[in-house]
Amino acid sequence: MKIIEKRIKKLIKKLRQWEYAYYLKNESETSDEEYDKTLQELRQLEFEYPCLITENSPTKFLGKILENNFRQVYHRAPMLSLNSVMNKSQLLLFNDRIEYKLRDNNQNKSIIYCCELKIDGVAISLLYKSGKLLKAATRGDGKIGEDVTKNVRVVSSIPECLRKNDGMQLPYLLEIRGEIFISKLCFLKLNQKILKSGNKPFSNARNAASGSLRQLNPNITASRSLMFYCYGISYYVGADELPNSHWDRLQLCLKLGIPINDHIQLVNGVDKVLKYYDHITYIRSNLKYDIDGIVVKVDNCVFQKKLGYGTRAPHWAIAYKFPAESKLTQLNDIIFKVGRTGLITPIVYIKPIVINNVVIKKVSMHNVNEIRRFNLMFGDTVLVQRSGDVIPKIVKVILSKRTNDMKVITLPQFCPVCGTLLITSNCRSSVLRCPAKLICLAQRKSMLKHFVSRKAMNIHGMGEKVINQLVDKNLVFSPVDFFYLNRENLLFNLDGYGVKSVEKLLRSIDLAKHTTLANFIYALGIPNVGESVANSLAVKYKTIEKLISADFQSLSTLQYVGDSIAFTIYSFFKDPINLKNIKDLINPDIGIRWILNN
Ligand SMILES: NC(=O)c1ccc[n+]([C@@H]2O[C@H](COP(=O)([O-])OP(=O)(O)OC[C@H]3O[C@@H](n4cnc5c(N)ncnc54)[C@H](O)[C@@H]3O)[C@@H](O)[C@H]2O)c1
Ligand SMILES: [Zn+2]
Repeated sequence: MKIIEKRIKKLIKKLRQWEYAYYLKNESETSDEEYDKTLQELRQLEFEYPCLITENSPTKFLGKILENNFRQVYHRAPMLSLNSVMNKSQLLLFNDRIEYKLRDNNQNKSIIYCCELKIDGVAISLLYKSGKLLKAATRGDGKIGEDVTKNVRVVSSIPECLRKNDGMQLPYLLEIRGEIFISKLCFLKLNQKILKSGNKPFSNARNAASGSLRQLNPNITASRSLMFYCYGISYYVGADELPNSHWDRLQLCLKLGIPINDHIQLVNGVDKVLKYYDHITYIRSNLKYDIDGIVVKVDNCVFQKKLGYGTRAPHWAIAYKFPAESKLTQLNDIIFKVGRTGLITPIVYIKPIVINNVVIKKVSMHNVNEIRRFNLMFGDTVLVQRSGDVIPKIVKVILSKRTNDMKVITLPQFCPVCGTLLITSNCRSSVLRCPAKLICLAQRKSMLKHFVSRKAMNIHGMGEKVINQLVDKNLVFSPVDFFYLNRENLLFNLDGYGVKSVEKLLRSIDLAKHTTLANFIYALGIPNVGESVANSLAVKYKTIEKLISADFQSLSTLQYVGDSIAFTIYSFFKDPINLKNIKDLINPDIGIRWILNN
């Protein structure tokens, strides 16, 4: 049970971290596919071990993801997410469940569904009082959102005032829900502009829409050409009664001047839903905006009420998501990069393609074995996949497109950075490595980057650019050198650094001396030792000295550690260069102050 509990804790931690980046910083730290898979694993474990469900599990609630930059708004009705299915049989199951639950109300007839596009943007709640836009809020954690009224007022397709129709009273209060998004073209232009200014582009249209909406300066929002479609009414107080059909309610919104998407369709029965899905798949690439699936909603609002809501999503609607998108292109060139542990990773340059609105020019591979597996050749036609995803990969080579004059890609014999003869690791996978360790500039820089990274020694502000300069100017050769940096050598050697920024950097170097043994072990960059192994090592051995003298037998009995990792750890602490590095770091002159593991 302890192991399951630990696993659940780990999954929750991961999901929360990704949600934080995704919803607050508009960045994807992982692919949507991996996020969904992780959530699914958690759901499964909670299903099998209900006693381990915690109140704030991501399967139940969206994480608290509010920033202080905006005022908070309590939602009258919770703003939920959607459950999703990925294939036809899962959709049929959803329909079976609905038919079963409504069997008494619907006399076993097929269900009428309202089918909509799932536009890839951000959800917004708009409150109109006596026909005037009063408040706009983001979803936030579902109960409390952020007040983005000022920013929403500059989105031209959102009406400031509702349209009055003959014989129709404007509702006293009307709260609608919809999606704010950015067109494919505007997204491309925005990213080009961001790239030109030297900043990091948005990884997809959704992040771009969210980032543009949640600006502190509404003028920036105005410049981003955001668009809006309404997909539902969540609260209503008015003289006339609301119709009982979701579709009719949307038509009412349209009459009031609120934009509704043209592709919404009312269909009878699940077979028609499948037809709608096929049709949308067909026209998807011609749409001016990005969609990641369709949304299927039970149309009858009394039925909706009967089906009810979960804490995370309604039971009467489902998102039917598209599979990962892939495209054919041509392999133009290949380079070999050297990683932190000397591992050679191929970067394949392809004829640029656009997938899910992102231009892809290169694809990295895990190691040289992928080249062997595909027997890749220059000029090959390859299938590249990117699933709403940040990291594209080659999934297939189209052998029928091979011609006789194509040249095989040969693997390098020498390190492309330091020229050392490469070795083939003798473990199962026979990958290529540069054995030169710190002599190899590529490995030295990556090792140092790893040493200062957040989960390692956590030296704030010591980014890639700074490290490159410090290494190139021979100020830092091994990790301990960070702690000997002083005001003068930083001021003279770092481009664009003034007294203040140098002081700040020195402060964070000093702060980093406060560390846990687990972080320190992780920082050493022992091959295959990630956070969890580092943690178990710290818990078992308590001091670095005891870890250094641990024998193979004792190492191999540790949690997460099999014989091969145990051997790597054991050998790491037998290497004189590694031992010297550690000895230098724990020298009292440096002043590492151990804090207890968390
Ligand atoms: N890559 C990452 O790190 C990461 C992190 C968190 C979430 N995600 C992704 O985001 C998804 C979860 O995000 P989510 O909770 O916003 O769910 P979601 O995007 O899967 O679905 C819910 C949202 O769909 C939108 N929507 C679009 N059209 C709609 C329509 N016609 N009717 C109703 N809603 C409509 C609404 O904004 C609603 O909030 C995950 O499945 C994952 O793929 C990725
Ligand atoms: Zn090398």
